[in-house]
Amino acid sequence: MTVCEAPGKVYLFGEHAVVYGEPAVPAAIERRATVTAEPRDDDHVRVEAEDLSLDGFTVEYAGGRGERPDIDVPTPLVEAAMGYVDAAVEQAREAADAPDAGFDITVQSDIPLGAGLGSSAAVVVAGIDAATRALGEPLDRRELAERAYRAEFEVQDGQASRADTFCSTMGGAVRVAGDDCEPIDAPNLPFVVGFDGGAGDTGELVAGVRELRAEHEFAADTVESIGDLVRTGEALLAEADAESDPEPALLAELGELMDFNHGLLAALGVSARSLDAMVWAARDAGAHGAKLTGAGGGGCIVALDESDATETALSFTQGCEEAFRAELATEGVRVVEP
Ligand SMILES: Nc1ncnc2c1ncn2[C@@H]1O[C@H](COP(=O)(O)OP(=O)(O)O)[C@@H](O)[C@H]1O
Ligand SMILES: C[C@@](O)(CCOP(=O)(O)O)CC(=O)O
Ligand SMILES: [Mg+2]
Repeated sequence: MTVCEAPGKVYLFGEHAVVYGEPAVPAAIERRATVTAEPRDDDHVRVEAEDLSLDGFTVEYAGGRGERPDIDVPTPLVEAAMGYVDAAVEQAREAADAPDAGFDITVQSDIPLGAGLGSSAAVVVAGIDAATRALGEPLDRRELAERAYRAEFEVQDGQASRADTFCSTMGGAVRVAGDDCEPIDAPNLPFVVGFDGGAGDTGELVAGVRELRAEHEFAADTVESIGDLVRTGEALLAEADAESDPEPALLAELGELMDFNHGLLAALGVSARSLDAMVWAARDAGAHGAKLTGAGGGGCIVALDESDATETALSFTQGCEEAFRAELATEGVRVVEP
């Protein structure tokens, strides 16, 4: 039995624009998905994922005791739920050159699903790592990240960047632009997350931005402007001392860029009333800056605040279900049991 765990992430800035080759800077956070893989004697895959719940289904039964009911769960729902685990198993089979390998897989996660904290990437990264190790074919981290990206790309119908999967694999803060992925030195930033209890559909939201960008030059310019602000932010991080606490001036400047980034994402139509409310609650509480994180549509915002004020304000904000401090996960995917 092999157990691996991989972290989720927040975007300091650059989501969505990163899909079109602009740079982005995500940072891994100490919330992890844990995947257990146990090879089987046959080619079946059995998945236990207790965090996944279905919205509803129909059951038909004849009434005879001991008879199995016929449960009708719409295929798209099952596919949406299972897609990432399935794609991770496929990547592991291909990497280990074991097309018929079967597994018992268990997934457990403290990353909310579909909320912009990269639960899908964490599940895929930990899943491929656990399954390839279980087959005795561990991958180096670059190859693991690349295969995890391919899995996300496939499930999201060709609409994914390498940002989430590279960040979850490597840990810490990273910079991703197209296929150029590098870890970066960043000071330990005081991230506070607000979660509205909801989720957004990553594939749909990315497709929406893609359409807008194709239709309007000003939308394409907005995507480019996000890239420009990320380049400004990267330069600030590069000058900062990664070993000591961030200077107030650096936090103020990064916060300003985060605020700007949120405005541009809202212009591209990926914010939501609940996300805007949490962003404003954080700013009113004195956060250096706040923005939605990930695909948007619902889910999480991230703010910068070294004091408790933002977390407290968010916990009293209508529409915020949970507020928490997110520590930087300096270690990416790791083995829990060999
Ligand atoms: N604990 C889990 N168990 C099984 N699948 C999961 C788990 N967490 C996430 N997933 C998969 O990831 C999907 C959510 O990914 P996505 O929409 O990209 O949002 P995000 O990556 O922001 O959390 C879920 O629908 C599910 O398929
Ligand atoms: C919108 C996007 O930039 C980030 C999606 O992040 P998440 O899956 O919502 O955590 C898509 C991508 O980079 O693959
Ligand atoms: Mg995702």
